[in-house]
Amino acid sequence: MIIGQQQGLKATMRQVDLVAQTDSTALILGETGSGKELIARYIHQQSHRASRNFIRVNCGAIPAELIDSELFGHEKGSFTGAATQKRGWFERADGGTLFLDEIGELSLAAQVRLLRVLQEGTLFRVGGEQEINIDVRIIAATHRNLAEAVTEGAFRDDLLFRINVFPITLPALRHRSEDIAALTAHFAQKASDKLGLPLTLATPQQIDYLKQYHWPGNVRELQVIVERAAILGQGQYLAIEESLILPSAAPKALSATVTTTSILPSSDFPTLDEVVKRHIASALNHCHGRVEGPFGAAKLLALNPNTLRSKMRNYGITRQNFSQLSPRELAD
Ligand SMILES: Nc1ncnc2c1ncn2[C@@H]1O[C@H](COP(=O)(O)OP(=O)(O)OP(=O)(O)O)[C@@H](O)[C@H]1O
Repeated sequence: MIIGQQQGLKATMRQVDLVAQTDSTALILGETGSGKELIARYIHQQSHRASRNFIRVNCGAIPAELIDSELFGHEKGSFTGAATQKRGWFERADGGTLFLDEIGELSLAAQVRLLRVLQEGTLFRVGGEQEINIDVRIIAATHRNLAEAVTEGAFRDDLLFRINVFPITLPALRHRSEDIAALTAHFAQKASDKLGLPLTLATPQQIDYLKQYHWPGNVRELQVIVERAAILGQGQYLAIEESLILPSAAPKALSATVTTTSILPSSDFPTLDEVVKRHIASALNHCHGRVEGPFGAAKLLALNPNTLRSKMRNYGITRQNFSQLSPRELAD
């Protein structure tokens, strides 16, 4: 079930529904945990291929020496270790959908092989002599910026052209905080079913609180936090509180300070002002430009928000430089 179809994902779902009706290649872009696989499965389920296989391949997890065999399959005895005949991804997905997750992680050699199959629509198993036709719909996903990867030489531009027919960008959870209440209720229900605990809902205060966090792990992180909160609350309440989210946050800001100050030779020793400025910048960076609230830099630095703002003015620091928040959120 996809939560947010009528809210934060409304515009995205319009594109998803359009592409689902066709047989076009789709490329799903979005941060980790934002729901790329969920959307890929939905596209498959809505398509005329729904009754056939949906095969997910994690492109980042395939050793280079196995790529041919994984893609094309192999015949028995075609290489040491090929004890039986094996069908590759394309054959297993035949008639259905092949979901190439984290396509940005494929090695360049693997990209060449993949492109060839996509272009030719046929393949030979490793060690095989029979040409096999394949009928597969491709959905690819990545959290990487593929255009940048092309510039860096890490991704082939011809493969990007091939898969970039219909790009769909999933917004990060911090940019669709209107979905947080429904997602929290959904995951609370799931946690109660899974753990056999009575269902407990989040209070409006807890939802407000969750809306202020920047969710680097997106929907997956929310799911984990709600499940943990259900266990800690023992089915009587959801134990959503600061300590659930912040412990991993605070040490990062601290360690950043330690590494910037500890190893400098004395002639390069930073002035106190420089250290303070860097420390404020590091806190703002960590809090995605947010100054106030439970996930704001002021809280992290144990300062009054107005004091922090005044220090930022003095040091010429603006929060926009650190923000991945939308202009609407920045105005908060
Ligand atoms: N809109 C949503 N409604 C309900 N559940 C969601 C939604 N988005 C994501 N989820 C859930 O969050 C978890 C993470 O989603 P998913 O695996 O699809 O993300 P992803 O972007 O593919 O992650 P990764 O980048 O790590 O591969 C899954 O359990 C998924 O079911």
